[in-house]
Amino acid sequence: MEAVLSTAAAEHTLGRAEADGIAARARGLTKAYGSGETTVLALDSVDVDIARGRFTAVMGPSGSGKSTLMHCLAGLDTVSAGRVWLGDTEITGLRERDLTRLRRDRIGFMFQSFNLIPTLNAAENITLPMDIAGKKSDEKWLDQVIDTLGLRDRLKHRPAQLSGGQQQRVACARALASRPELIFADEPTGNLDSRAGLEVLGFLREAVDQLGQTVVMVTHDPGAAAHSDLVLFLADGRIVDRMERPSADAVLERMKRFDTVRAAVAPESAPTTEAIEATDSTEATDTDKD
Ligand SMILES: Nc1ncnc2c1ncn2[C@@H]1O[C@H](COP(=O)(O)OP(=O)(O)OP(=O)(O)O)[C@@H](O)[C@H]1O
Repeated sequence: MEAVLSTAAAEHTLGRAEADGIAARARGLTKAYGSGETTVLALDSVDVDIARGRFTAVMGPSGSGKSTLMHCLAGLDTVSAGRVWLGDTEITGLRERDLTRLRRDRIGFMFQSFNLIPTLNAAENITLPMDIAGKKSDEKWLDQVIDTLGLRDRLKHRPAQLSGGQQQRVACARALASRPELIFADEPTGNLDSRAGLEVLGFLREAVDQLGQTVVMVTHDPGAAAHSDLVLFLADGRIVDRMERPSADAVLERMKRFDTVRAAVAPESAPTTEAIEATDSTEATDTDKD
């Protein structure tokens, strides 16, 4: 089952069969920062399903809510209203201790800054989260991850002895090591040159295609988004469009329309959803291309 926008299906009870195809789900997900006149509505009643075994990219103008959506889906941030599930576990309302355990056991994270420990070698960095959790690694799986990522001959190197691309591959392996249900990647290519960035995207793609992982990636880069199966476009805290089998050109064209709206509405301020809707008759519809 694919990631879908809000539909009547949102009203369905979460059934077992449905849950099997959905790695994460949000209904009416709303996140406000601040209070009173300074309130910022970062997410405005978002409904989304993240399909298991697929690579989903999240794009949108700066401040549209991409990171907030990722943080709320990953249980890193509390929600103001709405509900979020990881698989068939509702995470909204979980106590912090349970959330921490759930994140540790079921989610992998990759951030722009790789957050590798400089005094540990690559192998130790890769297994660190599991070591902290006191979990034994599945050696067969770990071998597969290390070979898929081409890290076999780099395992004894410390981060400073690795290139940026290799460091990001270690971060990727660390995210995959515990075979999490879902991997969140926030601008995973942001600090890399284009070649290293392409490598990392290739590995995320392989993680999905060969290892059956589920990846959600926040990115500003249409070229990076083109490696995904599906792009969700956020604007003003809402998912306003989606694109299956994206190409870099198609994503770039879609992103340009946000700029056009922004310029037309108010040169110095963010676009409103109403403005986007007014100029975008295909709003919230598929822009599938063949
Ligand atoms: N901790 C916070 N306190 C107050 N406002 C916040 C906080 N975090 C995010 N926001 C606001 O929420 C909105 C969405 O922010 P978010 O970081 O999710 O956007 P984004 O699409 O990831 O942006 P960017 O592409 O610039 O990283 C923005 O207006 C932002 O200023």
